[in-house]
Formats: sequence, structure tokens, C-alpha cells
Amino acid sequence: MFDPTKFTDVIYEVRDRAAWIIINRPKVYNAFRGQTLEELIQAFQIAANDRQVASIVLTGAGDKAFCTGGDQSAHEGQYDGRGVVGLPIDELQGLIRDVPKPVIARVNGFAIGGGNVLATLCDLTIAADTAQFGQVGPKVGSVDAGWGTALLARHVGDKKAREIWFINDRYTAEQAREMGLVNKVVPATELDAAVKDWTDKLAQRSPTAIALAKRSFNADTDNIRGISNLALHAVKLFYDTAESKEGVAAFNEKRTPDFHKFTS
Ligand SMILES: CC(C)(COP(=O)(O)OP(=O)(O)OC[C@H]1O[C@@H](n2cnc3c(N)ncnc32)[C@H](O)[C@@H]1OP(=O)(O)O)[C@@H](O)C(=O)NCCC(=O)NCCSC(=O)CCC(=O)c1ccccc1C(=O)O
Repeated sequence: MFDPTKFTDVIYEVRDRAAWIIINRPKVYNAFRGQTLEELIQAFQIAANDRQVASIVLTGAGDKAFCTGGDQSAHEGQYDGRGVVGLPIDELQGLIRDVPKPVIARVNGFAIGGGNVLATLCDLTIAADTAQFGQVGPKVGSVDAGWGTALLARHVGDKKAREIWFINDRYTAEQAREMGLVNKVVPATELDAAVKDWTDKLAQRSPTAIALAKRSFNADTDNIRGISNLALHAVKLFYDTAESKEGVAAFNEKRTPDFHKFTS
């Protein structure tokens, strides 16, 4: 089995029968690189196989960000790890769906890009009132289609999901709750108490009933897995284009990207 004490990018802790999986890269707003995803995958597998663990909490270290998606500084066409785009992101996303225990996104700050997709995939979301949500793919030459688009549309409605992906605005926690992306918003100082309240309740429920309910919700949207898989292979080709590279370069150079010449 994996040894979480050797993790560099992720903290793994069990608190009162809840596994806390914390992305620990606050300097890059908890963006993930290849190593981060390897450790997240291992952490979810540990939690899945630990009979003491009734629920899983996914969160980010510090008070600035939950997760801001792929680490743009580790992104030169492809990312720096294994998998279709140099990140085993499809494995992590599949695990969050497949682990037969409820996963709570504890959103403590920015949930942006691939970070917002992770929160979208979690079974439940509790957000601090300071949290902000959004997608930035078309600003940085990327798209996380499938779970990031079609499942998002299930949560917030098709028109709103298109707005989120095309306009790339940021939404407050309260706006995210109103549109169905978040279950509960609490003052930042009460975030941990609110998460503990739900993980304590989950620890008292029948694990088999919860697992069956989770699988039944999943069965209704599992066609999206195929869309995600197809889209990831399309994004791999996109990442090798000058258009996508312009988006990454602009983010790293802190300037507005110039996509005009790519309009077809
Ligand atoms: C999160 C922001 C909105 C915060 O903005 P602001 O408050 O103005 O702070 P900044 O000065 O921008 O950021 C502070 C500090 O953090 C660094 N940082 C933030 N995000 C990242 C990141 N993702 N990678 C690397 N570094 C990051 C930033 O450079 C600053 O560092 P300093 O040293 O202090 O200068 C804003 O930061 C923001 O919009 N971030 C961009 C996030 C982003 O581009 N994420 C990737 C998105 S890709 C996507 O959305 C769709 C594709 C997708 O999800 C996907 C699909 C398939 C495989 C992988 C992915 C994937 O997730 O990429």
C-alpha cells in the first residue's frame, strides 16, 4: 500500500472517520502537476480501502485556493506527468466518481479551471463565503470537456454552463449555491465545523445504502465518462498547437492572450 507520509504535494489525514485529502501547493494556488495527481490518486485509493473511513474531504491548503487546475508553469504543450496530456487527470476524476464513499469538496478559496471540475465531480460541496468559482479554459488555451461541461450542465443548467465556459466570469460562493454548484455556504471561520457536522452525520449512516445511492446517481450520468475520454484525447492534440501555447504563455507572462489570428 502507499505511504502518505512520503507525499510532497498532498497531505493525507484521517479525522473522526473522515479522510482529509489536502492539495498542499499554496504558492501556486494549489494548482496540480503530475506528482500532485499521482499522490491524489494514491490518497483516494487509501481512503477507499480503509474500513475506518466513512467519507472523504477534498480541499486545498491555506485560505486562498481550493485548486486552480493544471499548473501552468509545468505546462509546455503537454504537462509534466504521465497520461494522455501528461496528467493522469482522467484517473483521478474517475476515482472521485467510483469510490463508494461520499466525497465532500471543502472549497476554501478559488475553485478555478480543473479545480472547479474537481469540485463539480465531488458528491457534495461546502464553500466558505470567500470562495470563488469559474472556468478559464478559453482564456488559457484549454478545455476540460465531459465532466467539466456536461456534468456541470447537470448541476447548473445548460445555458448557465455555456456562460461559465464561454464568458469565464468568476462567481461568488453564494452565486454558486444559487445556481446549484454548491450545497452550503458558511462564513470562512465556520467552514471546518460545517464539514465536520456532515462527515459526523455520514459516519452514522449505513455505508451500503450510501454506496448504492452514490452508484445510482452515477449510473444516470455515466455516459459523460465517454465524452471526457474522447475530449481528453482531443485536448492532447490541441495542446500541441500554437493557439493553445499562446494561452499558456500569456498566463505565465501575465498578459492578455492574442487569439485573433486563430479565428477560423
Ligand atoms: C486563480 C486566479 C483567478 C487568481 O487570480 P489572482 O487573485 O489575480 O492571483 P494571481 O496573481 O493570478 O495568482 C496568484 C499566484 O498563483 C499562481 N497561480 C494561480 N493559478 C495557477 C496555475 N493554475 N498554475 C500555476 N500558477 C498559478 C499565479 O501565477 C501567481 O503566482 P505569482 O508567483 O504570485 O505570480 C488566477 O490565478 C487564475 O486564473 N489562474 C489560472 C488558472 C488556470 O489557468 N488553470 C488551468 C486552467 S485549464 C482549464 O481551465 C481547463 C482545462 C482543464 O481543466 C484540464 C483539462 C485536461 C487536463 C488538465 C486540465 C487542467 O486543469 O489544466
